[in-house]
Amino acid sequence: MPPNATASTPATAIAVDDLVVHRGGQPVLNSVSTRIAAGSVTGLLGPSGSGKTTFIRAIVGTQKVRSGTVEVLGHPAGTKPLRRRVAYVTQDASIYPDLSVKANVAYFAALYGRSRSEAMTAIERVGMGDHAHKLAANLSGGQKTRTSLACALVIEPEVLVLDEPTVGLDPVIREELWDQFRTLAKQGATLLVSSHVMDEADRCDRLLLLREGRFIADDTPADLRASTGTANLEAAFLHLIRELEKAN
Ligand SMILES: Nc1ncnc2c1ncn2[C@@H]1O[C@H](COP(=O)(O)OP(=O)(O)OP(=O)(O)O)[C@@H](O)[C@H]1O
Repeated sequence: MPPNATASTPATAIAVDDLVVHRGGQPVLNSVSTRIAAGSVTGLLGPSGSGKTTFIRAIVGTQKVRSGTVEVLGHPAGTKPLRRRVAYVTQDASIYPDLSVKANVAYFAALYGRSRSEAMTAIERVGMGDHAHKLAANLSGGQKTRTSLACALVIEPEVLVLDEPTVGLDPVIREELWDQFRTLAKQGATLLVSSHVMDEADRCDRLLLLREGRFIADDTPADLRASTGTANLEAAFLHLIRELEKAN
């Protein structure tokens, strides 16, 4: 069995049905539904303000929902059985500025019963080995993001949710991180990764395209290109938007 999966890992890792969320009195998610398979990488794509972070918050259980259901690994989102099984890397790196990279990750490791050597392994995996002794306050934006990611990786979550993890990273590191995501999925973890960079979409098994609080596509990259008759995913997204505008 893959290291990240357990006997209780269901084939559908995340099930969302008719989810409605309002924020600031306005509808942000309008009855969205989807199934996310265990051991896969799903890309959550959409323009700024389309509701990606809100959807992610509903998955990790930090978002008040108006109606509908969100189940993760067979449990309602955000409930106790999921506490050690789901990790969330937010857009703003959530690390302690007055601690070193190593101390930050070791702290998370200790909280989840992992060793210091496992913390170092997670640091190496995100390419931060050479910066392990630096204070988090002195890191670049991308290095902070990678440190945050190491804090999530060290707990070996079954579900890893990442909100725009590659923003501000150079192409080499982005490539390496995507390789990491693919490896984790191969080991059985389920990843939901938001992005507004279309060239990353091809690295996903499945894509959720969000626009104005609705999914306008929930498909594999290949099927999305085929169904829209387009050569790349940016063109596919634009095609779908134009079709919708024509229909309205
Ligand atoms: N705390 C809040 N109160 C009121 N409205 C909010 C709040 N947070 C977000 N919104 C609104 O909800 C909508 C969706 O926001 P969300 O952050 O989910 O979008 P997003 O797709 O993640 O955007 P981005 O790519 O810019 O991060 C936006 O219109 C936003 O203005």
